[in-house]
Amino acid sequence: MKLTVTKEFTFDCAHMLSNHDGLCSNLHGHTYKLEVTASAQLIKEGSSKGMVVDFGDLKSIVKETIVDKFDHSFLFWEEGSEAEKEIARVVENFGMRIVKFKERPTAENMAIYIINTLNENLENGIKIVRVRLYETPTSYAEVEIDV
Ligand SMILES: Nc1nc2c(c(=O)[nH]1)N=C([C@H](O)[C@H](O)COP(=O)(O)OP(=O)(O)OP(=O)(O)O)CN2
Ligand SMILES: [Zn+2]
Repeated sequence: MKLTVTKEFTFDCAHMLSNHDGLCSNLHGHTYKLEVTASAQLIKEGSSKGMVVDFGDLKSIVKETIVDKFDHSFLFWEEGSEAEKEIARVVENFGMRIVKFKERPTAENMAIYIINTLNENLENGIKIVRVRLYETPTSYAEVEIDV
């Protein structure tokens, strides 16, 4: 039997897809919807007895490592176009939020980063087994790992 719990989050980001053959090469933003699914053995004792992970604890870790980092920032690719890097410099020089990303900030790459980062920061046998990231109400990327 595999038990999972899922919690939803939202955050807002500006990004651009350098060299995209379409509108997404322009600076634009999304309200991302993030679904995070955790799996573990049921906790046997204490205040979280009978839970895979307390929704409150899951919320804290996702907020600290992902949402608070990305929210209201310009997420830019460190190897993107000169325009992308120059926009990031200007945004930073004006004291506004940027996040430097090693990969092109597609929904797929963001989902991979999110599941890896969360799993590096979790203890007690809890694993994030699925991340689904909506860029728009009709478009999402999903990454799953086997436990
Ligand atoms: N596989 C991917 N395709 C695209 C990505 C992505 O991350 N992965 N990103 C974009 C753009 O950043 C942007 O999200 C546009 O997405 P799209 O769904 O095409 O947006 P629309 O506003 O046209 O959505 P509708 O709901 O269809 O109006 C592009 N592609
Ligand atoms: Zn986009």
